[in-house]
Amino acid sequence: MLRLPTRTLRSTFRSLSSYGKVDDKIVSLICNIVGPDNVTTSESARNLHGTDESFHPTRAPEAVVTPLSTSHVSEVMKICNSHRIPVIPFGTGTGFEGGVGALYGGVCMAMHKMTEIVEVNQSDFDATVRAGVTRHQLNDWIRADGLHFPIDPGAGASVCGMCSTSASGTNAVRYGTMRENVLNMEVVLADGTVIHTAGEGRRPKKTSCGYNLTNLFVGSEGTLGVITQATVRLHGIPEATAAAISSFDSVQNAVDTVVMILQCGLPLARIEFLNSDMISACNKFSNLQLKEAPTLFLEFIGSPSGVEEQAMLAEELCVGNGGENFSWATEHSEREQLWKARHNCWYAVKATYPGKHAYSTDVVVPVSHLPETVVFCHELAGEMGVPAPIVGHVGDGNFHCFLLSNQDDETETLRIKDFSRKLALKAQSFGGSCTGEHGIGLGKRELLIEEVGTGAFETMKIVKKSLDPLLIMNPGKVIDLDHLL
Ligand SMILES: Cc1cc2c(cc1C)N(C[C@H](O)[C@H](O)[C@H](O)COP(=O)(O)OP(=O)(O)OC[C@H]1O[C@@H](n3cnc4c(N)ncnc43)[C@H](O)[C@@H]1O)c1[nH]c(=O)[nH]c(=O)c1N2
Ligand SMILES: CCCCCCC(=O)C(=O)O
Ligand SMILES: [Mn+2]
Repeated sequence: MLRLPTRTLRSTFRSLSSYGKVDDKIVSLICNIVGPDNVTTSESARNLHGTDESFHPTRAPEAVVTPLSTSHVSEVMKICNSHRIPVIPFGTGTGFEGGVGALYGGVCMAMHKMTEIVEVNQSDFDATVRAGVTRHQLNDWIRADGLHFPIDPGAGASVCGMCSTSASGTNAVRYGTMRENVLNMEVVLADGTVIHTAGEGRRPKKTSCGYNLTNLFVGSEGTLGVITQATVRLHGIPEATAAAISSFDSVQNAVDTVVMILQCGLPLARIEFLNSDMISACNKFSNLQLKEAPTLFLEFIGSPSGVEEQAMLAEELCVGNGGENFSWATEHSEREQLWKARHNCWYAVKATYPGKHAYSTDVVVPVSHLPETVVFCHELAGEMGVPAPIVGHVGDGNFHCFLLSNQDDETETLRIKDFSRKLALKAQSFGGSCTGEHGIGLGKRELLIEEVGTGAFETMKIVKKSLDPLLIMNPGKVIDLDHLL
Protein backbone atom coordinates (compact mmCIF):
# COMPACT_ATOMS: atom_id res chain seq x y z
CA MET A 1 0.00 0.00 0.00
CA LEU A 2 2.46 2.68 1.16
CA ARG A 3 5.82 2.70 -0.55
CA LEU A 4 8.90 4.72 0.15
CA PRO A 5 10.29 6.21 -3.06
CA THR A 6 12.94 4.14 -4.76
CA ARG A 7 15.02 7.16 -5.68
CA THR A 8 15.97 9.60 -2.97
CA LEU A 9 13.55 12.46 -2.53
CA ARG A 10 16.31 14.95 -3.20
CA SER A 11 16.95 13.58 -6.68
CA THR A 12 13.22 13.23 -7.33
CA PHE A 13 12.77 16.89 -6.51
CA ARG A 14 15.76 18.40 -8.26
CA SER A 15 13.86 21.62 -8.07
CA LEU A 16 10.57 22.54 -6.51
CA SER A 17 9.16 23.07 -9.97
CA SER A 18 9.25 19.30 -10.38
CA TYR A 19 5.72 19.21 -8.99
CA GLY A 20 3.26 18.40 -11.78
CA LYS A 21 1.10 21.10 -13.32
CA VAL A 22 -2.68 21.03 -13.34
CA ASP A 23 -3.02 21.24 -17.11
CA ASP A 24 -6.07 20.54 -19.29
CA LYS A 25 -5.33 16.82 -19.28
CA ILE A 26 -5.35 16.65 -15.47
CA VAL A 27 -8.49 18.79 -15.26
CA SER A 28 -10.23 16.45 -17.65
CA LEU A 29 -9.10 13.34 -15.70
CA ILE A 30 -10.49 14.90 -12.51
CA CYS A 31 -13.64 15.98 -14.35
CA ASN A 32 -14.24 12.36 -15.34
CA ILE A 33 -14.39 11.48 -11.64
CA VAL A 34 -16.25 14.35 -10.01
CA GLY A 35 -18.18 15.74 -12.99
CA PRO A 36 -17.76 19.15 -14.65
CA ASP A 37 -19.74 21.00 -11.98
CA ASN A 38 -17.23 19.99 -9.36
CA VAL A 39 -13.98 21.27 -10.77
CA THR A 40 -13.12 24.84 -11.70
CA THR A 41 -10.10 26.85 -12.72
CA SER A 42 -11.87 30.22 -12.50
CA GLU A 43 -9.71 32.95 -11.05
CA SER A 44 -12.22 34.02 -8.42
CA ALA A 45 -12.72 30.48 -7.08
CA ARG A 46 -8.96 29.88 -7.06
CA ASN A 47 -8.24 33.13 -5.20
CA LEU A 48 -11.00 32.49 -2.69
CA HIS A 49 -9.64 29.04 -1.92
CA GLY A 50 -6.05 30.18 -1.45
CA THR A 51 -7.04 32.58 1.30
CA ASP A 52 -7.72 32.22 5.02
CA GLU A 53 -7.88 34.71 7.90
CA SER A 54 -4.10 34.95 8.21
CA PHE A 55 -1.82 37.76 7.10
CA HIS A 56 0.27 35.33 5.05
CA PRO A 57 0.01 36.31 1.38
CA THR A 58 -2.70 34.53 -0.61
CA ARG A 59 -1.47 31.69 -2.86
CA ALA A 60 -4.14 30.48 -5.27
CA PRO A 61 -4.32 26.81 -6.29
CA GLU A 62 -4.43 25.94 -10.00
CA ALA A 63 -7.84 24.28 -9.71
CA VAL A 64 -10.57 23.84 -7.11
CA VAL A 65 -12.22 20.44 -6.82
CA THR A 66 -15.40 19.86 -4.79
CA PRO A 67 -15.76 16.11 -4.20
CA LEU A 68 -19.15 14.67 -3.29
CA SER A 69 -17.92 11.45 -1.70
CA THR A 70 -14.96 9.70 -0.15
CA SER A 71 -14.47 7.69 -3.32
CA HIS A 72 -14.24 10.96 -5.29
CA VAL A 73 -11.52 12.12 -2.92
CA SER A 74 -9.72 8.80 -3.20
CA GLU A 75 -9.79 8.72 -7.02
CA VAL A 76 -8.64 12.35 -7.28
CA MET A 77 -5.80 11.61 -4.83
CA LYS A 78 -4.68 8.71 -7.03
CA ILE A 79 -4.44 11.01 -10.05
CA CYS A 80 -2.61 13.71 -8.11
CA ASN A 81 -0.21 11.22 -6.58
CA SER A 82 0.66 9.64 -9.88
CA HIS A 83 1.32 13.08 -11.45
CA ARG A 84 2.93 14.47 -8.31
CA ILE A 85 0.42 17.30 -7.98
CA PRO A 86 0.04 19.09 -4.63
CA VAL A 87 -3.33 18.74 -2.88
CA ILE A 88 -4.46 21.30 -0.34
CA PRO A 89 -7.57 20.43 1.68
CA PHE A 90 -9.95 23.34 2.35
CA GLY A 91 -12.67 23.42 5.03
CA THR A 92 -14.17 26.88 5.42
CA GLY A 93 -10.97 28.94 5.20
CA THR A 94 -11.16 30.38 8.73
CA GLY A 95 -7.66 29.24 9.73
CA PHE A 96 -5.07 31.66 11.10
CA GLU A 97 -1.77 30.25 9.86
CA GLY A 98 -1.91 30.27 6.06
CA GLY A 99 -2.79 26.55 5.94
CA VAL A 100 -4.83 26.73 2.74
CA GLY A 101 -2.34 28.68 0.61
CA ALA A 102 -1.12 26.75 -2.44
CA LEU A 103 2.62 27.43 -2.14
CA TYR A 104 3.53 25.14 -5.04
CA GLY A 105 0.29 25.29 -7.02
CA GLY A 106 -1.84 22.16 -7.24
CA VAL A 107 -5.43 21.26 -6.48
CA CYS A 108 -7.53 22.66 -3.67
CA MET A 109 -9.76 19.89 -2.31
CA ALA A 110 -12.71 21.96 -1.07
CA MET A 111 -14.92 19.84 1.17
CA HIS A 112 -18.06 21.96 1.48
CA LYS A 113 -20.27 19.70 -0.68
CA MET A 114 -19.84 16.67 1.59
CA THR A 115 -22.56 17.84 3.96
CA GLU A 116 -24.11 14.68 5.38
CA ILE A 117 -24.60 14.21 9.11
CA VAL A 118 -24.13 10.45 8.93
CA GLU A 119 -25.45 9.52 12.36
CA VAL A 120 -26.21 10.90 15.79
CA ASN A 121 -26.19 8.42 18.66
CA GLN A 122 -28.15 10.36 21.22
CA SER A 123 -27.75 7.88 24.07
CA ASP A 124 -24.07 7.34 23.36
CA PHE A 125 -23.25 11.05 23.02
CA ASP A 126 -21.52 10.88 19.66
CA ALA A 127 -22.06 11.93 16.06
CA THR A 128 -20.44 11.18 12.73
CA VAL A 129 -20.23 13.90 10.11
CA ARG A 130 -18.81 14.25 6.63
CA ALA A 131 -16.09 16.78 5.95
CA GLY A 132 -18.24 19.72 4.87
CA VAL A 133 -20.39 19.87 8.00
CA THR A 134 -19.71 22.95 10.11
CA ARG A 135 -19.85 23.08 13.90
CA HIS A 136 -22.91 25.34 13.67
CA GLN A 137 -24.74 22.87 11.40
CA LEU A 138 -23.98 20.00 13.78
CA ASN A 139 -25.19 22.02 16.77
CA ASP A 140 -28.39 23.08 14.98
CA TRP A 141 -29.08 19.42 14.19
CA ILE A 142 -28.59 18.03 17.72
CA ARG A 143 -29.98 20.87 19.88
CA ALA A 144 -33.50 19.43 20.00
CA ASP A 145 -32.03 16.20 21.42
CA GLY A 146 -30.60 18.18 24.36
CA LEU A 147 -27.07 17.76 23.05
CA HIS A 148 -24.26 20.04 21.96
CA PHE A 149 -20.80 19.88 20.42
CA PRO A 150 -18.95 22.41 22.56
CA ILE A 151 -15.71 23.09 20.70
CA ASP A 152 -16.17 26.68 19.54
CA PRO A 153 -13.56 28.50 17.51
CA GLY A 154 -15.28 31.88 17.01
CA ALA A 155 -15.85 31.16 13.35
CA GLY A 156 -18.29 28.68 11.79
CA ALA A 157 -15.46 26.27 10.94
CA SER A 158 -15.93 22.78 9.50
CA VAL A 159 -15.67 19.96 12.04
CA CYS A 160 -13.01 18.20 9.92
CA GLY A 161 -11.06 21.46 9.48
CA MET A 162 -11.18 21.72 13.27
CA CYS A 163 -9.80 18.17 13.51
CA SER A 164 -7.03 19.17 11.19
CA THR A 165 -5.90 22.20 13.24
CA SER A 166 -6.72 20.66 16.63
CA ALA A 167 -9.02 23.59 17.29
CA SER A 168 -10.49 24.59 20.61
CA GLY A 169 -12.00 27.80 21.96
CA THR A 170 -13.75 29.14 25.04
CA ASN A 171 -15.12 25.80 26.27
CA ALA A 172 -11.87 23.85 26.36
CA VAL A 173 -11.32 24.45 30.07
CA ARG A 174 -14.40 22.28 30.66
CA TYR A 175 -14.73 19.98 27.64
CA GLY A 176 -11.18 19.75 26.25
CA THR A 177 -10.00 20.40 22.70
CA MET A 178 -10.53 18.47 19.47
CA ARG A 179 -7.83 16.06 20.66
CA GLU A 180 -10.07 14.88 23.50
CA ASN A 181 -13.29 14.98 21.47
CA VAL A 182 -12.53 13.08 18.28
CA LEU A 183 -13.20 9.36 18.48
CA ASN A 184 -12.50 8.27 14.91
CA MET A 185 -11.81 9.70 11.46
CA GLU A 186 -12.00 8.49 7.91
CA VAL A 187 -8.91 9.72 6.09
CA VAL A 188 -7.84 9.46 2.46
CA LEU A 189 -4.06 9.15 2.27
CA ALA A 190 -1.84 10.64 -0.42
CA ASP A 191 -2.00 7.51 -2.61
CA GLY A 192 -5.82 7.30 -2.37
CA THR A 193 -5.95 4.62 0.34
CA VAL A 194 -8.95 5.10 2.67
CA ILE A 195 -8.39 4.38 6.37
CA HIS A 196 -10.43 4.69 9.58
CA THR A 197 -8.09 5.81 12.32
CA ALA A 198 -9.86 3.76 15.03
CA GLY A 199 -11.30 1.08 12.73
CA GLU A 200 -14.38 1.32 10.52
CA GLY A 201 -17.60 2.02 12.45
CA ARG A 202 -15.82 2.20 15.83
CA ARG A 203 -16.72 4.83 18.39
CA PRO A 204 -15.47 3.68 21.80
CA LYS A 205 -15.03 6.37 24.46
CA LYS A 206 -11.69 4.83 25.33
CA THR A 207 -9.26 2.51 23.62
CA SER A 208 -5.83 0.98 24.14
CA CYS A 209 -5.85 -0.53 20.69
CA GLY A 210 -2.45 0.14 19.17
CA TYR A 211 -0.96 3.40 18.02
CA ASN A 212 -3.20 6.45 18.34
CA LEU A 213 -3.72 7.26 14.67
CA THR A 214 -6.66 9.50 15.52
CA ASN A 215 -4.39 11.88 17.36
CA LEU A 216 -1.77 11.64 14.64
CA PHE A 217 -4.23 13.13 12.16
CA VAL A 218 -5.72 15.63 14.64
CA GLY A 219 -3.49 18.68 14.18
CA SER A 220 -1.88 17.41 10.96
CA GLU A 221 -3.12 20.47 9.02
CA GLY A 222 -3.81 18.65 5.78
CA THR A 223 -0.21 17.43 5.48
CA LEU A 224 -0.88 13.70 6.00
CA GLY A 225 -4.21 13.09 4.29
CA VAL A 226 -7.69 14.42 3.60
CA ILE A 227 -10.11 13.91 6.49
CA THR A 228 -13.41 12.91 4.88
CA GLN A 229 -15.41 12.03 8.00
CA ALA A 230 -15.14 12.50 11.76
CA THR A 231 -16.84 10.88 14.72
CA VAL A 232 -16.94 13.28 17.66
CA ARG A 233 -18.14 13.30 21.25
CA LEU A 234 -21.30 15.18 22.13
CA HIS A 235 -22.31 16.53 25.53
CA GLY A 236 -25.60 17.16 27.29
CA ILE A 237 -26.87 20.75 27.39
CA PRO A 238 -26.61 21.71 31.08
CA GLU A 239 -29.72 22.32 33.13
CA ALA A 240 -28.62 25.81 34.22
CA THR A 241 -26.03 28.25 32.94
CA ALA A 242 -24.85 31.61 34.23
CA ALA A 243 -22.39 34.10 32.79
CA ALA A 244 -20.44 36.60 34.89
CA ILE A 245 -18.14 39.57 34.36
CA SER A 246 -15.67 41.29 36.64
CA SER A 247 -13.17 44.07 35.92
CA PHE A 248 -9.80 44.65 37.62
CA ASP A 249 -7.34 47.49 38.09
CA SER A 250 -4.40 45.50 36.68
CA VAL A 251 -3.67 42.64 34.31
CA GLN A 252 -1.77 40.94 37.10
CA ASN A 253 -4.77 40.98 39.48
CA ALA A 254 -7.14 39.68 36.81
CA VAL A 255 -4.89 36.80 35.81
CA ASP A 256 -3.96 35.97 39.42
CA THR A 257 -7.69 35.54 40.01
CA VAL A 258 -7.87 32.96 37.22
CA VAL A 259 -5.15 30.89 38.85
CA MET A 260 -6.94 31.06 42.22
CA ILE A 261 -10.29 30.08 40.72
CA LEU A 262 -8.68 27.06 39.07
CA GLN A 263 -6.82 26.15 42.26
CA CYS A 264 -10.13 26.15 44.15
CA GLY A 265 -11.34 23.50 41.73
CA LEU A 266 -14.33 25.59 40.61
CA PRO A 267 -15.76 23.55 37.71
CA LEU A 268 -15.98 26.46 35.28
CA ALA A 269 -17.35 26.10 31.77
CA ARG A 270 -15.51 29.16 30.49
CA ILE A 271 -13.05 31.73 31.78
CA GLU A 272 -11.80 34.35 29.36
CA PHE A 273 -9.54 37.35 29.92
CA LEU A 274 -9.78 40.57 27.87
CA ASN A 275 -7.43 43.52 28.41
CA SER A 276 -8.65 47.11 28.28
CA ASP A 277 -7.78 47.62 24.59
CA MET A 278 -9.86 44.55 23.78
CA ILE A 279 -12.78 45.70 25.92
CA SER A 280 -12.66 49.06 24.18
CA ALA A 281 -12.87 47.37 20.75
CA CYS A 282 -15.74 45.11 21.93
CA ASN A 283 -17.68 48.07 23.37
CA LYS A 284 -17.59 49.77 19.98
CA PHE A 285 -18.12 46.75 17.77
CA SER A 286 -20.64 44.84 19.87
CA ASN A 287 -22.37 47.79 21.46
CA LEU A 288 -21.42 46.92 25.06
CA GLN A 289 -20.92 49.41 27.87
CA LEU A 290 -18.20 47.69 29.86
CA LYS A 291 -15.58 49.52 31.90
CA GLU A 292 -12.37 49.71 29.84
CA ALA A 293 -10.22 47.69 32.20
CA PRO A 294 -8.70 44.19 32.40
CA THR A 295 -11.79 41.99 32.57
CA LEU A 296 -12.79 38.36 33.11
CA PHE A 297 -15.79 36.76 31.38
CA LEU A 298 -16.87 33.58 33.17
CA GLU A 299 -19.49 30.89 32.70
CA PHE A 300 -20.82 28.36 35.17
CA ILE A 301 -22.97 25.32 34.40
CA GLY A 302 -24.81 22.70 36.42
CA SER A 303 -27.98 22.67 38.51
CA PRO A 304 -29.57 26.06 39.35
CA SER A 305 -28.32 25.90 42.95
CA GLY A 306 -24.88 24.65 41.88
CA VAL A 307 -24.52 27.51 39.43
CA GLU A 308 -25.47 30.04 42.11
CA GLU A 309 -22.94 28.56 44.52
CA GLN A 310 -20.18 28.69 41.88
CA ALA A 311 -20.99 32.28 40.99
CA MET A 312 -20.86 33.33 44.65
CA LEU A 313 -17.50 31.68 45.22
CA ALA A 314 -16.11 33.23 42.03
CA GLU A 315 -17.38 36.63 43.16
CA GLU A 316 -15.58 36.23 46.49
CA LEU A 317 -12.31 35.41 44.71
CA CYS A 318 -12.68 38.27 42.22
CA VAL A 319 -13.47 40.80 44.95
CA GLY A 320 -10.55 39.47 47.02
CA ASN A 321 -8.25 40.42 44.14
CA GLY A 322 -9.74 43.87 43.66
CA GLY A 323 -12.35 42.78 41.13
CA GLU A 324 -15.12 45.34 40.63
CA ASN A 325 -18.58 45.35 39.08
CA PHE A 326 -19.04 41.60 39.51
CA SER A 327 -22.33 40.83 37.82
CA TRP A 328 -23.87 37.60 36.67
CA ALA A 329 -26.78 36.69 34.45
CA THR A 330 -28.74 33.54 33.77
CA GLU A 331 -30.91 35.15 31.07
CA HIS A 332 -30.26 33.49 27.71
CA SER A 333 -30.25 36.76 25.71
CA GLU A 334 -27.76 38.47 28.03
CA ARG A 335 -25.41 35.49 27.96
CA GLU A 336 -25.73 35.26 24.19
CA GLN A 337 -24.79 38.92 23.80
CA LEU A 338 -21.70 38.49 25.95
CA TRP A 339 -20.38 35.38 24.21
CA LYS A 340 -21.21 36.74 20.78
CA ALA A 341 -19.11 39.79 21.60
CA ARG A 342 -16.33 37.50 22.81
CA HIS A 343 -16.45 35.39 19.63
CA ASN A 344 -16.32 38.58 17.56
CA CYS A 345 -13.12 39.91 19.20
CA TRP A 346 -11.15 39.28 16.01
CA TYR A 347 -13.59 41.30 13.90
CA ALA A 348 -13.91 43.95 16.63
CA VAL A 349 -10.20 44.75 16.57
CA LYS A 350 -9.97 44.49 12.79
CA ALA A 351 -12.73 47.10 12.58
CA THR A 352 -10.75 49.36 14.91
CA TYR A 353 -7.77 49.41 12.53
CA PRO A 354 -9.25 49.38 9.03
CA GLY A 355 -6.90 48.59 6.17
CA LYS A 356 -4.29 46.89 8.34
CA HIS A 357 -3.37 43.22 8.14
CA ALA A 358 -3.95 41.39 11.37
CA TYR A 359 -2.13 38.51 13.02
CA SER A 360 -3.00 36.70 16.21
CA THR A 361 -0.44 35.10 18.52
CA ASP A 362 -1.52 31.88 20.24
CA VAL A 363 0.87 31.00 23.05
CA VAL A 364 -0.06 28.64 25.86
CA VAL A 365 1.76 28.20 29.18
CA PRO A 366 1.29 26.14 32.32
CA VAL A 367 -1.27 28.17 34.19
CA SER A 368 1.10 29.05 37.08
CA HIS A 369 3.17 31.03 34.51
CA LEU A 370 0.15 32.75 33.00
CA PRO A 371 0.30 36.02 34.97
CA GLU A 372 3.97 36.69 34.12
CA THR A 373 3.47 35.69 30.47
CA VAL A 374 0.50 38.04 29.98
CA VAL A 375 2.36 40.83 31.78
CA PHE A 376 5.47 40.12 29.64
CA CYS A 377 3.31 40.37 26.51
CA HIS A 378 1.87 43.68 27.68
CA GLU A 379 5.27 45.15 28.49
CA LEU A 380 6.86 43.88 25.27
CA ALA A 381 4.08 45.51 23.27
CA GLY A 382 4.70 48.77 25.13
CA GLU A 383 8.48 48.61 24.48
CA MET A 384 8.03 47.80 20.81
CA GLY A 385 5.33 50.38 20.26
CA VAL A 386 2.87 47.71 19.10
CA PRO A 387 -0.84 48.17 19.95
CA ALA A 388 -1.78 44.98 21.75
CA PRO A 389 -5.40 44.02 22.39
CA ILE A 390 -5.27 40.71 24.27
CA VAL A 391 -7.93 38.05 24.71
CA GLY A 392 -7.48 34.57 26.00
CA HIS A 393 -8.79 31.20 27.02
CA VAL A 394 -6.93 31.74 30.26
CA GLY A 395 -8.34 28.67 32.01
CA ASP A 396 -6.06 26.68 29.69
CA GLY A 397 -3.15 29.13 29.97
CA ASN A 398 -3.79 30.14 26.34
CA PHE A 399 -4.13 33.70 25.08
CA HIS A 400 -3.98 35.73 21.89
CA CYS A 401 -2.40 39.09 21.26
CA PHE A 402 -3.68 40.90 18.20
CA LEU A 403 -0.90 42.36 16.02
CA LEU A 404 -1.28 44.71 13.09
CA SER A 405 0.81 45.53 10.07
CA ASN A 406 0.57 47.35 6.84
CA GLN A 407 1.56 44.53 4.50
CA ASP A 408 3.46 46.87 2.20
CA ASP A 409 5.54 48.12 5.11
CA GLU A 410 8.32 45.57 5.54
CA THR A 411 9.62 47.12 8.78
CA GLU A 412 6.20 46.86 10.41
CA THR A 413 5.74 43.26 9.26
CA LEU A 414 9.20 42.30 10.56
CA ARG A 415 8.40 43.98 13.86
CA ILE A 416 5.28 41.94 14.47
CA LYS A 417 7.08 38.74 13.43
CA ASP A 418 9.82 39.61 15.92
CA PHE A 419 7.25 40.33 18.63
CA SER A 420 5.44 37.10 17.96
CA ARG A 421 8.67 35.09 18.06
CA LYS A 422 9.82 36.68 21.33
CA LEU A 423 6.48 35.91 22.95
CA ALA A 424 6.53 32.32 21.68
CA LEU A 425 10.10 31.79 22.97
CA LYS A 426 9.04 33.14 26.36
CA ALA A 427 6.11 30.70 26.47
CA GLN A 428 8.40 27.84 25.44
CA SER A 429 10.89 28.84 28.17
CA PHE A 430 8.09 28.31 30.71
CA GLY A 431 7.40 24.82 29.36
CA GLY A 432 4.57 26.06 27.15
CA SER A 433 3.87 26.08 23.43
CA CYS A 434 3.98 28.55 20.55
CA THR A 435 0.47 27.45 19.57
CA GLY A 436 -2.40 26.24 21.70
CA GLU A 437 -5.00 25.97 18.93
CA HIS A 438 -4.20 27.79 15.67
CA GLY A 439 -1.49 25.40 14.47
CA ILE A 440 1.89 25.76 12.78
CA GLY A 441 0.91 26.43 9.16
CA LEU A 442 3.51 28.70 7.63
CA GLY A 443 4.38 31.13 10.39
CA LYS A 444 5.60 28.83 13.15
CA ARG A 445 7.61 26.18 11.32
CA GLU A 446 10.91 27.16 12.93
CA LEU A 447 9.27 27.47 16.35
CA LEU A 448 8.01 23.90 15.97
CA ILE A 449 11.58 22.63 15.73
CA GLU A 450 12.66 24.66 18.77
CA GLU A 451 9.67 23.41 20.71
CA VAL A 452 9.85 19.67 20.10
CA GLY A 453 13.63 19.30 19.64
CA THR A 454 15.64 17.40 17.03
CA GLY A 455 14.60 13.87 18.00
CA ALA A 456 10.86 14.53 17.86
CA PHE A 457 11.22 16.67 14.73
CA GLU A 458 13.14 13.89 12.92
CA THR A 459 10.36 11.49 13.94
CA MET A 460 7.75 13.86 12.51
CA LYS A 461 9.71 13.92 9.24
CA ILE A 462 9.71 10.12 9.13
CA VAL A 463 5.93 10.08 9.66
CA LYS A 464 5.41 12.66 6.90
CA LYS A 465 7.65 10.87 4.39
CA SER A 466 6.15 7.46 5.15
CA LEU A 467 2.56 8.57 4.66
CA ASP A 468 3.26 10.98 1.81
CA PRO A 469 6.49 9.94 0.08
CA LEU A 470 6.03 12.32 -2.86
CA LEU A 471 5.23 15.24 -0.54
CA ILE A 472 1.98 16.16 -2.27
CA MET A 473 -0.15 16.74 0.83
CA ASN A 474 -0.26 20.48 1.58
CA PRO A 475 3.45 20.91 0.82
CA GLY A 476 5.39 23.51 2.77
CA LYS A 477 3.03 23.55 5.75
CA VAL A 478 4.09 22.49 9.25
CA ILE A 479 7.46 21.22 7.94
CA ASP A 480 9.35 23.32 5.41
CA LEU A 481 10.11 21.33 2.24
CA ASP A 482 13.82 22.11 2.68
CA HIS A 483 13.79 19.85 5.75
CA LEU A 484 12.20 16.98 3.84
CA LEU A 485 14.22 16.91 0.62
C1 LIG B 1 -13.27 34.97 14.24
C2 LIG B 1 -12.48 33.71 14.37
C3 LIG B 1 -12.25 33.18 15.64
C4 LIG B 1 -11.52 32.02 15.77
C5 LIG B 1 -10.98 31.36 14.64
C6 LIG B 1 -11.19 31.89 13.37
C7 LIG B 1 -11.93 33.07 13.22
C8 LIG B 1 -12.13 33.63 11.85
N1 LIG B 1 -10.24 30.19 14.83
C9 LIG B 1 -9.52 29.58 13.69
C10 LIG B 1 -10.27 28.57 12.84
O1 LIG B 1 -11.67 28.69 12.95
C11 LIG B 1 -9.80 27.15 13.15
O2 LIG B 1 -8.42 27.03 12.85
C12 LIG B 1 -10.56 26.07 12.40
O3 LIG B 1 -10.18 24.82 12.90
C13 LIG B 1 -10.34 26.09 10.90
O4 LIG B 1 -11.34 25.30 10.28
P1 LIG B 1 -11.70 25.48 8.74
O5 LIG B 1 -12.73 24.49 8.39
O6 LIG B 1 -11.99 26.89 8.42
O7 LIG B 1 -10.29 25.07 8.09
P2 LIG B 1 -9.47 25.80 6.94
O8 LIG B 1 -10.17 25.62 5.66
O9 LIG B 1 -9.12 27.18 7.35
O10 LIG B 1 -8.14 24.91 6.94
C14 LIG B 1 -7.26 24.93 8.04
C15 LIG B 1 -6.19 23.85 7.83
O11 LIG B 1 -6.80 22.58 7.89
C16 LIG B 1 -6.64 21.86 6.66
N2 LIG B 1 -7.93 21.19 6.41
C17 LIG B 1 -9.16 21.75 6.33
N3 LIG B 1 -10.10 20.79 6.12
C18 LIG B 1 -9.43 19.62 6.07
C19 LIG B 1 -9.83 18.26 5.86
N4 LIG B 1 -11.09 17.92 5.68
N5 LIG B 1 -8.85 17.31 5.85
C20 LIG B 1 -7.56 17.63 6.05
N6 LIG B 1 -7.13 18.88 6.25
C21 LIG B 1 -8.05 19.86 6.27
C22 LIG B 1 -6.27 22.92 5.64
O12 LIG B 1 -5.47 22.39 4.60
C23 LIG B 1 -5.50 23.91 6.48
O13 LIG B 1 -4.17 23.50 6.65
C24 LIG B 1 -10.09 29.66 16.08
N7 LIG B 1 -9.47 28.47 16.25
C25 LIG B 1 -9.36 27.93 17.48
O14 LIG B 1 -8.84 26.83 17.62
N8 LIG B 1 -9.85 28.59 18.57
C26 LIG B 1 -10.45 29.79 18.48
O15 LIG B 1 -10.81 30.38 19.48
C27 LIG B 1 -10.63 30.34 17.18
N9 LIG B 1 -11.31 31.50 17.02
C1 LIG C 1 -6.72 39.17 19.80
C2 LIG C 1 -7.82 38.63 18.93
C3 LIG C 1 -7.36 37.37 18.27
C4 LIG C 1 -8.46 36.39 18.21
C5 LIG C 1 -8.05 35.20 17.47
C6 LIG C 1 -9.20 34.27 17.33
C7 LIG C 1 -9.30 33.37 18.47
O1 LIG C 1 -8.66 32.35 18.56
C8 LIG C 1 -10.20 33.74 19.56
O2 LIG C 1 -10.12 33.09 20.61
O3 LIG C 1 -11.01 34.69 19.42
MN1 LIG D 1 -8.82 31.37 20.52
